[in-house]
Amino acid sequence: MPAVPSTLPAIELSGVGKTYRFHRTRPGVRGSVRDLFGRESGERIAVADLDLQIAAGEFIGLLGRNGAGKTTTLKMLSGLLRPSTGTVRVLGHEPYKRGFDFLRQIAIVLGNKTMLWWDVSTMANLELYQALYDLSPDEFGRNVGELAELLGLGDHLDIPVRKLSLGERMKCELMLALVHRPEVIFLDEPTIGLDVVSKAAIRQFLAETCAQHGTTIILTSHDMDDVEQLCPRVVLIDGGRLQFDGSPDQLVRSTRPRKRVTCSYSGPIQPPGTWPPGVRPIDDTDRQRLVLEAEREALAGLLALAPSWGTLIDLEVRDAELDEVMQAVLSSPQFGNGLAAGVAR
Ligand SMILES: Nc1ncnc2c1ncn2[C@@H]1O[C@H](COP(=O)(O)OP(=O)(O)OP(=O)(O)O)[C@@H](O)[C@H]1O
Repeated sequence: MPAVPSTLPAIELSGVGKTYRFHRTRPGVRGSVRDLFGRESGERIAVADLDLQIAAGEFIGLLGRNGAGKTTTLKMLSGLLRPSTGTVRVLGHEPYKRGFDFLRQIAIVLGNKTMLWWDVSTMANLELYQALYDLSPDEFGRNVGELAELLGLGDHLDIPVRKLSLGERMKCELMLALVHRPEVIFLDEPTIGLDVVSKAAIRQFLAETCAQHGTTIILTSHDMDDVEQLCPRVVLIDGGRLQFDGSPDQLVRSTRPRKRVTCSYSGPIQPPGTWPPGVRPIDDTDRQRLVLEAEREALAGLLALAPSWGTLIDLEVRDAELDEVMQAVLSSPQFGNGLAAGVAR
């Protein structure tokens, strides 16, 4: 897990909103002709009234369903977009001004877009960034050496980027983004499409980067394993509005307070005709295993009864998975109206 963060605020958003203005296109040939003489315009509120404070060294998971406003938020934080309302401050800078001092201290990695130049090697790409960021040969050599070792990339730096596998390319992408040792990193789906081994390597690298260098990291991901393993704090947005801000555990308990109990038996099971109050079966079709959901107050009674249903050989009690919680949260009709407001900061 990442190091304990310092208390210095690295990122502050207050009353931040972003409204996109766009032109609608009419369908068909007649529509295209009419468009020549005047197009209808539309507006979409992607982010609204977002307040957030993030301390230096924090590792934050920015969650939400498709179209919730995560990428728009990252783009405002990295200066790619100017907010329509409110103020964004990152390390004391207003990102949209794109000052060199600011750009020198941040990095953004978009999992579905490449920053690497395909026809040359990663090393050639890195040398370009060395010139761009004005890194001394010593600093460049040290950073490249460290990153290559952490990412296990030693053999791949001289191969043209287009010949790398997806996982290797993503590691090179990270190396390029981090070669100037930024203080703040914005990651948009960095493990998208990767196999389990590459995902694990990238997660370990990110955790070590945050821990060793005190880097502030904001991660968006639809992979709840990324979030569970890396982020002590999650921020959930929907319709561009803040819905929850707290730890993954708080999110799990606020939405799925029941415990999941799995009882394994060495032989046939004889479950009761009626389940005790506060207990319901999730899966009782297996001949040697029962999966139950129990309210916390019903847990002690359930654990006392479980041995009477067969020869009990194993018992597991746990909270719901974050994945399961996110599914429940995102499909809930209340979501978007402050579902988890009780634990929102
Ligand atoms: N350039 C644009 N013009 C108009 N609308 C846009 C533009 N970019 C994004 N949007 C809209 O703004 C909303 C938020 O988009 P955004 O990309 O921030 O969502 P997201 O949470 O990153 O989604 P995903 O998880 O699918 O990447 C969406 O409704 C999207 O259609």
